[in-house]
Amino acid sequence: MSKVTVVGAGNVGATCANVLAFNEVADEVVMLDVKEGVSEGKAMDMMQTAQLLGFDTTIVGCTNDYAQTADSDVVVITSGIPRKPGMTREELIGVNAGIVKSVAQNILKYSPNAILVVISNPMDTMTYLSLKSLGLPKNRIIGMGGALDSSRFKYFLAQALGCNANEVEGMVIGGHGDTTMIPLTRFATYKGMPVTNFLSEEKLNEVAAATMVGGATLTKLLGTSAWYAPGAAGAFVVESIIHNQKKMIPCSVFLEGEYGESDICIGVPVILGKNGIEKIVELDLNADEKAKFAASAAAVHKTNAALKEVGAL
Ligand SMILES: NC(=O)c1ccc[n+]([C@@H]2O[C@H](COP(=O)([O-])OP(=O)(O)OC[C@H]3O[C@@H](n4cnc5c(N)ncnc54)[C@H](O)[C@@H]3O)[C@@H](O)[C@H]2O)c1
Ligand SMILES: O=C(O)C[C@H](O)C(=O)O
Repeated sequence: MSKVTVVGAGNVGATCANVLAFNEVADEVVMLDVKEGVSEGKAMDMMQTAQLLGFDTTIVGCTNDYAQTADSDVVVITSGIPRKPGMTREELIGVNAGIVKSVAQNILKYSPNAILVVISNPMDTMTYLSLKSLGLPKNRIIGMGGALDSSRFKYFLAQALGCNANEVEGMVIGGHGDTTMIPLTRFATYKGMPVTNFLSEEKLNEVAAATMVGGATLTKLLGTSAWYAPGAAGAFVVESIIHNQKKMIPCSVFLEGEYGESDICIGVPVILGKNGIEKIVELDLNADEKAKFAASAAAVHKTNAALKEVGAL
């Protein structure tokens, strides 16, 4: 019997719960939100699609009742405010740090063995805050950003190549920020061959730039940040854990010397299985990629420092 809780039944949380149920990733999915009745209503609405879509997962909604989340195997944290057009993710720290910290503490009371997947922004800093304030082993705190950014990278590569995104492989590491993401063009492939064989340097730079501001572009179009791909990316990460798939997915994880960094959560490729982070994969970065990673980490450290200013750490 596997159980996943999604905290925050807003755009991202509800989409994530919906994908988890549709793909039957867990036997039970609990949605929790502070807004009276919203989780219950969304859960009922989703359950009324079970016969139409043919899934057997049970979806439960509750208003701030942590007892219902008890003994979850994985908990996804999406609670908090999203950005509006023109804002950076980092500007959300003042509101979201308090929400994420209190949610994570409540979750742990009822699910002491859960693996946490943090989605709320600024995600690398919220992941770091969860790790520092809960004191859990580092394999159990995972920030979701790289799965989404990599999916966007593959989308933009596929657009440029004129192919299906499923024929493309690619990874984005570094921070989950407009200027901190590092799309690894050198490692990206199309039908198993380097994309550099097919696309000019100029085109690849355009793809990387579009990927980095992928979230901002959607925020401008939608008036709030995106949710379909973020929710699906959250579910993708959860599935690798719950089904012990051992997929390699870039996630924000606590580094202790890997990639030359420490005391930081930032995106690097990891193997995800039933223990959460089973392994951090160290890529052989070239000098340019190493410099980009160091600059990205410096920016994330700076945002983490603001946790003290807002009284969260
Ligand atoms: N890491 C990523 O890749 C990624 C992708 C998309 C969105 N996000 C972030 O995810 C967060 C959610 O985005 P969204 O579009 O779903 O926003 P949303 O406003 O649609 O939903 C957020 C939900 O959180 C709930 N909430 C607030 N405080 C809570 C609390 N203390 N306990 C439980 N629930 C609470 C709200 O009531 C709301 O329903 C934002 O911070 C956004 O920036 C991150
Ligand atoms: O762009 C945002 O603020 C939300 C999220 O981080 C995203 O990348 O879609």
